[in-house]
Amino acid sequence: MSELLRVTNLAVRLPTGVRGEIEAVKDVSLSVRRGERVGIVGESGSGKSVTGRSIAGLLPASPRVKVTGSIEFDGQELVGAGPRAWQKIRASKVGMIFQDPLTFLNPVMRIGRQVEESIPAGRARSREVNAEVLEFLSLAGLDNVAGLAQRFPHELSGGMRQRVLIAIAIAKRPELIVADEPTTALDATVQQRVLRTLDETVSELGTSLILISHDLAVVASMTDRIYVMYGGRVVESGPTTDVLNSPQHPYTQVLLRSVRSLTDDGVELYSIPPSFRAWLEDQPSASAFDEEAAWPVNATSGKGGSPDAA
Ligand SMILES: Nc1ncnc2c1ncn2[C@@H]1O[C@H](COP(=O)(O)OP(=O)(O)OP(=O)(O)O)[C@@H](O)[C@H]1O
Repeated sequence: MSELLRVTNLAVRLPTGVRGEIEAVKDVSLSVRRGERVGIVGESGSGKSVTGRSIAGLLPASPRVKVTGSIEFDGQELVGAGPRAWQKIRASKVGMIFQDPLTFLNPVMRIGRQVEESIPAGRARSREVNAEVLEFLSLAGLDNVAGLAQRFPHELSGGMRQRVLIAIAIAKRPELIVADEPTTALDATVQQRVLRTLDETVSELGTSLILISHDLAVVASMTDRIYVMYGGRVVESGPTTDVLNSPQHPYTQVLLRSVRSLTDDGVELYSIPPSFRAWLEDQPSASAFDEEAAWPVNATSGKGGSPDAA
C-alpha cells in the first residue's frame, strides 16, 4: 500500500476572544496509506477534530488561524496552499463526515440534489446523474431511494441523515474520508448499522478512512492503526491490535478501562479482540489519569513491554 497522506509536525493555533489564542494541536505527525483505515481517539478537547479539519481544509477561515508543519496529500503540500487548491482537494479528493448532519445539510434543498452537487462537475452532466445519485444513496445503506431523494433533511431520522452524509462524501469518489464522530449522536443499534455501512462502503470503493472518535470501541472495530491523542498531541500510535493488546501510555490504559465501564453499562462492544478483553479483566476499575506521571511519554505500541510495565 502506498502512502496517501503524511502529516508532519502539525501545529494549529486558533483564536480565542479578542486577542487570545489556543494551541489546539501540537506537533502531530501521522500517515495514512491508500485503502487504510486509521483511527484517532482521545477525550473531548484533545485535538482530534482540529486535526481532522486541518486535513480536510475545513478550519475556520480567519487570518488568526495559524497552521504550521506539513500536510502532504498524494505528494502535494497543503499547508500554505491557496483557496483554489483546497477547493480542488475538497471537491474530489477528501470527503468529511461530521457528527451533526443538520449543520452540514442544506435544510431547504432536497436530498437528491445535495448528493448530486457533490458529484464532480465532469461526471455530473449526463442523464445518468439521477441514477448515480440513487446508487450512492443505496450504497450508503438507504432504502426506497427514489422517494428519499425528493425529501428534505428534516423529514429523515438521525440515522438516515448520517447515511445521506456518507452518500454525499462518497459521491465525490474521494481518496480519503475523514469521519469525525460520525455516529456519536445516534443510539447504540443505529450507531452499529451506520458504522457497518461506512465500513462496507469504504471497503467497496477502496477509500482510505480517518475515523475520529472519543469511543475507543468504535475505533477499535473499524481501523488498522490507531493514534491516541491527549492535550493536542499524539501520545501513542500503532497497529490497532497492538495498541489494544499492549497499551504503552498510561492515558491509553485509562481509555481502555473506560471501555470496560461501557460494557458494564450493557453497551455492546463491537469487535474487541479476546486478548484485549482478557487484559481488561485484570485491570482495576477506571481510575484517574495521572498526567504528571505520564507526561511526556510518547509511546509506540507493538514493540514489546506489557501494559503493567508502562
Ligand atoms: N473554532 C475554534 N476556536 C477556538 N478554539 C477551538 C475551536 N475548535 C476547537 N477549539 C479548541 O481546540 C481544542 C481542541 O478541540 P477539538 O475540537 O479538536 O477536540 P476534540 O478532541 O475533537 O474534542 P471533541 O470530541 O469534543 O470535539 C479544544 O481546547 C477546543 O476548545
